[in-house]
Amino acid sequence: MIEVRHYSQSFGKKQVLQNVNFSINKGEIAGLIGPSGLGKTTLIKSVIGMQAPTEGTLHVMGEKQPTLAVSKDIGYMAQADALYGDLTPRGNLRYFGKLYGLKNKRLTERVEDVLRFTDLTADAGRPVHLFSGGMKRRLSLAIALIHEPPLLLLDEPTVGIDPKLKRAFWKEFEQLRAQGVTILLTTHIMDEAARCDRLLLIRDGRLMAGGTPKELEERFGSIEDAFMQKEQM
Ligand SMILES: Nc1ncnc2c1ncn2[C@@H]1O[C@H](COP(=O)(O)OP(=O)(O)OP(=O)(O)O)[C@@H](O)[C@H]1O
Repeated sequence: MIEVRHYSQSFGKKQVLQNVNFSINKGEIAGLIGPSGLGKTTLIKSVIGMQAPTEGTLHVMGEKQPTLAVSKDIGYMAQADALYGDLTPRGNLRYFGKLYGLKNKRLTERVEDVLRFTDLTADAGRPVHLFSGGMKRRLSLAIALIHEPPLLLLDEPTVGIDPKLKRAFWKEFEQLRAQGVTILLTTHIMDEAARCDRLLLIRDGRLMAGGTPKELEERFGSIEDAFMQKEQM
């Protein structure tokens, strides 16, 4: 689903990531973990094709990024909610759905499906600027799902939401995985990292370790210890 080879990314003279290599299989939930500001969002943006790598290659579903060929197959939930506050959730969803080429009955069906999926049906008629932070996160997830993409890229999807909603999100992620959807997410939350099929640990501009949560626990003692490790393996 995703194949990253010898990927490096610099901004001007600043090198953010260096020689990163990994691949992610269909139907996996992969978690990108690592300290703040060290390149997780940068890597996600390159996978989406929002920026070309300085070096190396990123292939998504066999297509070399950046390309428009796979943009409709990716659902992206950014760290900051990008929503139209004056519109209702239905208005937002219809707008983004149309951007992805949905129309008529299919568009209406998908809007109602994702509203149900994210438990927003009851609030679907209120303007979004009246929403709580958690409701906005739910709507952002609904937008990422509107076109039924086989690949979801979620940048800190559960930041700022309560434990109940976090649990509901994870139920949704696992349901999507069961349907064959691939998910790459970033997280700072250890119990969330533990629920991923595979973890990619970014440290000091490099992919320091990759493996199942169990493998990282065996190697470092715990996922938290893996996160704290200073030595490059
Ligand atoms: N377009 C850009 N131009 C210049 N610098 C950038 C650009 N995008 C990211 N950076 C820099 O790259 C570094 C990595 O940022 P990035 O947002 O990828 O980190 P992150 O690991 O996702 O952080 P967090 O966990 O806090 O979200 C930061 O120093 C950031 O300032």
